Amino acid sequence: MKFAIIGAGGLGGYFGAKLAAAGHDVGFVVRGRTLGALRTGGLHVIGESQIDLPTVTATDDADDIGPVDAVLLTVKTWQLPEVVYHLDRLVGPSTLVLTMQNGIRTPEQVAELVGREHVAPAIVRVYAKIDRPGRIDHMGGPGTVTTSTWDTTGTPQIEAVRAAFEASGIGSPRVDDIWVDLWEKAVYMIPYGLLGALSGLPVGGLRTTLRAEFAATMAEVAAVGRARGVALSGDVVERTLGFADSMPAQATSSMQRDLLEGRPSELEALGGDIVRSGRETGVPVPRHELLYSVLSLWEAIARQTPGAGR
Ligand SMILES: NC(=O)C1=CN([C@@H]2O[C@H](COP(=O)(O)OP(=O)(O)OC[C@H]3O[C@@H](n4cnc5c(N)ncnc54)[C@H](OP(=O)(O)O)[C@@H]3O)[C@@H](O)[C@H]2O)C=CC1
Ligand SMILES: CC(C)(CO)C(=O)C(=O)O
Repeated sequence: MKFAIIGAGGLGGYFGAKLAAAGHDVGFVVRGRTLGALRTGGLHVIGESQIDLPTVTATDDADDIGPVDAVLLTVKTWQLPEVVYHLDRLVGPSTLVLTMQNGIRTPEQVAELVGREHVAPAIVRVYAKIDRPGRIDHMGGPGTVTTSTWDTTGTPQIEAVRAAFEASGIGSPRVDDIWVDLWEKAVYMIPYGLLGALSGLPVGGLRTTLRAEFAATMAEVAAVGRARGVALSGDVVERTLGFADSMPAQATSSMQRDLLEGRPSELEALGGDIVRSGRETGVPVPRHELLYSVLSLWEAIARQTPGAGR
């Protein structure tokens, strides 16, 4: 299949490398130092996976790639407005755009740009980060991507993407309702990012020292999801805690790392959207209100003193 990967960071570099190593036609849309690194040294994955691709196709202009079967959209949520030009050039009549970001609104945001018929919400469970441009550290996790059409039916295109993933060593289990899966991930990721950033604790600390708070914060996300009509199961918090229990104790989330290291973060798309969604649906989310306001203050301070972190 022909894939375009927008961004070659933790997610784009890892999944793009897996697909390219399996022989798919993969073009990376990147910029700056990443473009130079991919063109001169290729793409490499270290850590739990070892992949060395001495040459890869990389460009900073999606016009060089043209319409593809599937786009893996792997920039951060706040970087989405910057890639509209590329999406326009990569999306043809039957292209799927996999929205791989954390966040409850990304599929809607991308649908406003390309139309719902092209959006395949994609839920990703992996730990990966940039070691340096062109070199991705795969730290672990299940390494899966679930995806489907907007109305959660399977189409031949979706099945082809899932088959390409599976054949490349990327688990892509079929799910009954992609929106349930998206919110289940949110129940995990949002409290993990927010509480992890505030406390500085990796998942091992959140699930022990802060277990009750972790669970209560998860319950707020689940309540908002249900109020939005998502059929989350009654035991979602218990199961999510069980999943957290199975993760490596030292693992941190991408938003937590960004906030702690003073980089722009996805606080708005995670904490901010739960607070706004809570207000819209009338669901009280006091923990998110507090976490979001404190962390917003940090971000504002970090913006004034770049690199200051916490
Ligand atoms: N990392 C993880 O383990 C997981 C991440 N996620 C989600 O995936 C998304 C991506 O996260 P992650 O991979 O960690 O982020 P990274 O910051 O590692 O990667 C994003 C990449 O996108 C590139 N990029 C941004 N804007 C452009 C542009 N206009 N043109 C070309 N390239 C661009 C960035 O390049 P540059 O350096 O030039 O800015 C960067 O390399 C987030 O929403 C995150 O929440 C979900 C599950 C797991
Ligand atoms: C928590 C985790 C690793 C789960 O895949 C994630 O989504 C992230 O770090 O952004």
